[in-house]
Amino acid sequence: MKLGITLFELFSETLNLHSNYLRDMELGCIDRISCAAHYYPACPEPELTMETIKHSDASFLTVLLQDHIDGLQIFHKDKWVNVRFVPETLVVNVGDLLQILTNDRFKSIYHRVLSNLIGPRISIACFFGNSVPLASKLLGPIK
Ligand SMILES: O=C(O)CCC(=O)C(=O)O
Ligand SMILES: [Fe+2]
Repeated sequence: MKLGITLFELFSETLNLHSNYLRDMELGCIDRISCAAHYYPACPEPELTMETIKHSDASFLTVLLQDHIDGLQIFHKDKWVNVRFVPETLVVNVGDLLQILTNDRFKSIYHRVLSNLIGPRISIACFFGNSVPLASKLLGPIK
């Protein structure tokens, strides 16, 4: 949660807004967190297997802890690019809601996970904000 607060402060400042701006919008960026723990078993024939479905995250931000087994890819400039494991780091993804709020200044990128011969691969995704409490709110770009 502390990391999320810091990230939202940094994103606000990057937008030339007060550091508490995103937090104070009361959209649930900080206090509505959900986590998904993923377990991808080793696959004896990855070339015959489909990857996870390509998607963008429906959150404001996603913080991802991945292990040393490669597999995560982002779609960048019409190509799939590997997100290599770097020890003691976290991957931060912009989600759809932050893209909407920032009028596409920050992009919610498509990503997927490939099957691997070696494994298992384990990752933990922490989603900041979700769309449920927003159902009754109209969300649009910050003025
Ligand atoms: O396992 C990963 O590296 C990515 C998981 C993911 O994209 C998600 O949970 O939305
Ligand atoms: Fe994702």
